[in-house]
Amino acid sequence: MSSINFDHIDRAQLPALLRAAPKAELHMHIEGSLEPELIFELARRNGVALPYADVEALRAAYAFTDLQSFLDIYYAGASVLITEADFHDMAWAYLQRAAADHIVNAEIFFDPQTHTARGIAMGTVITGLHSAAKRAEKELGLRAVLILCFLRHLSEDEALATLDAALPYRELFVGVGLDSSERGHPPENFARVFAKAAQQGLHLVAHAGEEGPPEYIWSALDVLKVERIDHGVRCTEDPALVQRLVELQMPLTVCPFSNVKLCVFDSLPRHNLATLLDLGLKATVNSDDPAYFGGYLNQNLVETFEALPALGARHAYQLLRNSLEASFATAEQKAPWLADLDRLFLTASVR
Ligand code: HPA
Ligand SMILES: [Zn+2]
Repeated sequence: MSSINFDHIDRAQLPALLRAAPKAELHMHIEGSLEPELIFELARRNGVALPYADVEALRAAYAFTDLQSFLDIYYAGASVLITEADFHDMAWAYLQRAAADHIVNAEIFFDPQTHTARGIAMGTVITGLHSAAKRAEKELGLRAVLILCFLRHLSEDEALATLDAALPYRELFVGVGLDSSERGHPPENFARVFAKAAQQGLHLVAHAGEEGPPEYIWSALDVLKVERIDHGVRCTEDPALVQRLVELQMPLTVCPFSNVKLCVFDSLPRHNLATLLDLGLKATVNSDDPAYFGGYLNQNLVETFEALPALGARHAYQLLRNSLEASFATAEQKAPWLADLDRLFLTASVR
């Protein structure tokens, strides 16, 4: 195949290319895809009282100053999820939007402790989410898998109990992650539970370097032995860490809208995505909590490119390619996606 001539692709072509390209979403919390309309519908269905009068009042509360101010509302929103059907409906709504964004592979985070703490059974959570993932594979033709996240503001013993409770459903999820309040809760606190997950053949990822310091990225790598870093944008404060991440070609699942909404960066034009790519880091773009942060994956991509003039066709291709390569799909699954991506960019570069 002749090679893609990136200089022949105009910036004006990028929004359409970014939208149409096959892509993977690797950092999206399913509870963060719960739109206010669905929160109210599930609250009605389950007789759950909400401290907001209506959808508009709830949406008006989505003004965050940092990660914690978001998490407080995010955990409250998840309280409407009770039955297996609720978990299915939430995931199915996301997966239909994902397919519309040409996501061919979705690796979906879920927070079981948010639900088991309210008396919901682990099996209800996992089975409901998994049935939506299977339905998406059949009806939408996209690969969807689950990653179980431990809440880092809780203890490692609670994480170990959560993993034990999930092991009867081992075949229904592919990995474990670490999320919730980052500062003061370093990755090394979870060394034992990550080692136990690794023994089960589970993939390992962790949030690090979102609000927390570069040291948390080092310990996610060296202690937890993760395969991807979620966020990781603060790595640029430590040149030795950048060098290590580049050498490893360690994927960073960057979430631009999230970073702006949670005040990690003042605005989209100040985001460091272009710097990360130009340093040779294997960055990807993701939506994190799309119902709360103002948009799904394609909107994150298109608006980030609009905001950052330093990003061009080569960056667009690299980000999309990185997302497919960094996924936990098999080489056989990735091959046709990568071929489709190449074909799309090649066609756009011919003139
Ligand atoms: O961006 C996040 N960071 C940490 N925990 C989370 N849980 C949902 N989204 C996030
Ligand atoms: Zn996240």
